[in-house]
Formats: sequence, C-alpha cells, structure tokens
Amino acid sequence: MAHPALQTTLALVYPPRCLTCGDRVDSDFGLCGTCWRDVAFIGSNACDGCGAPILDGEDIAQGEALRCDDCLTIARPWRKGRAALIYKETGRKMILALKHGDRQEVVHPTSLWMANAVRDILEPRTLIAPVPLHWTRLLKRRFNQSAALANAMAQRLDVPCCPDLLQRFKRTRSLDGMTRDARFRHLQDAIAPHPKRRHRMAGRPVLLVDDVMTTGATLAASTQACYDAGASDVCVVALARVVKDA
Ligand SMILES: O=C(O)c1cc(=O)[nH]c(=O)n1[C@@H]1O[C@H](COP(=O)(O)O)[C@@H](O)[C@H]1O
Repeated sequence: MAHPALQTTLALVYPPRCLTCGDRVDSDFGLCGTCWRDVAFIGSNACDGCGAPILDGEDIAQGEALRCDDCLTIARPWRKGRAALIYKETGRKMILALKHGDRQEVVHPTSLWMANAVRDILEPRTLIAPVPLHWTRLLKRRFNQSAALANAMAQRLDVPCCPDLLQRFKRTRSLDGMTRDARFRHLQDAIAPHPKRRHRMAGRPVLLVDDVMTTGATLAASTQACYDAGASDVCVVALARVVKDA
C-alpha cells in the first residue's frame, strides 16, 4: 500500500470521482448520491429462476419458489438464478462503461453486489466461471467483462474461479436487436467445455456469471456445456437483468 503522505498527494491530484458521472466523491470506486439513488437494486421479492423482480400480479408460486412469467414460459436448464440489478439507469451505464469503455474499476462495487446476491444459493465446493467470449471478440475487447466479474466475485466469496472453464468456439455476432428465438438459435452449439478444464467441473456444482441476462440464451448454452462435462449442479448470476418496461 502507498505511504499515507503519497496517498494524500494522489488524492489531491486525482480526487476520487463518481464511477458513472465523474462528480467528486469521498472514496475510490464510489458513486455520487444521485447516481447511487438510480441504481435499481433487486430486492428479495425476485424470481428464483432468473433474479428478475416479481411484479404485482405476477407472483405465481411453484412450490416454495417464485418464478417470473419468463421463467414459467422458458424452461431454464439451471437450478437457480440471481441478478443484482435491473438493467437500467446507473446499472446500465456502469455495464456499458465496463464493457465498451474499459472501465475495469466498475468491477469493484458490482462484484460485491453480485456476491451478496448469490450467498443463499452457493453450495459447498462450488466452482465459479464466466460465460465465454469468442477469441476474436476477446482480442477486440481485450478482456472478458464477465470473467472480470467472476474473478472478483470469487475472491469476495473465497470460492475458486476458472475463467476458461468454457469456450465459445462459434463466432456469434452481437445479440443486440435479436429476438428471443433468434438468440437461442444463434447460441445453439456455440459454447462447450474447454477440453483441458472439463475435469474441474465433473461431479461438482458450478456458478456461471454473465454481465447481463436478457433472454437467458447465453447462460442456457453455458449451463448445457457444464452438464455435458458432468457438473452436478448449475446456478447462474448476472450483474443485471433486462426487465420489460423497466
Ligand atoms: O455480447 C453481446 O452479444 C451482447 C450485446 C448487447 O448489446 N447486449 C448484451 O447483453 N450482449 C450479451 O448478451 C448476453 C445476454 O443476452 P441473452 O443471451 O439474451 O440473455 C450477455 O452475454 C451480454 O453480454
């Protein structure tokens, strides 16, 4: 850690700034009051399958667990899913800054929010892994944002992480603007276990990490790859869940 005098000088020259709007804040990796108020955290009244908040009139219970309309319509291959935020306002800006602006400091607070979201579904011996990017996308972006989130979350939870557990070997174009069916078609056979890593998940629970969940097609293809390699159980977490009319 830097000497206190050096820290003070650095803070004077480079005062901490809000991660989203750049206003002055009290400490590093923080948000200003206005941006903080606009973070759409998901509370406990959430779907057990994808983490979406349960809206009024939608709370259809299946046994003990709540499932949103989407999860009642689309069969989810994973056991449980969580999301920390709704994909809007400050959360959306943070994800776009991380993904397209190389603002890796966003990982610091968001990995804590994700770690808190999954504490109730973590099984003993869980291995954390990100959804993979195709190598061409990785070259262009220089890092996998979901791997950065997975690594930081794993550290916070003191759980092992395998950043290259899965491979995306089909070059898929951006999912932006695609319909639900097109996304599922597009992701079919696109993701597989890394041949040198599949032993790590045999007989073991896996927690898959993505930055955003829209339809769940990417997480479903990744889940299937884990089961193909013998994972005993798969749960998923996204930093943000896209919610209709949010
Ligand atoms: O990388 C993408 O394809 C992508 C583009 C985009 O504009 N928005 C977006 O969410 N994605 C990715 O699409 C995935 C979520 O979409 P679904 O598979 O439909 O849930 C995540 O892996 C996102 O990183």
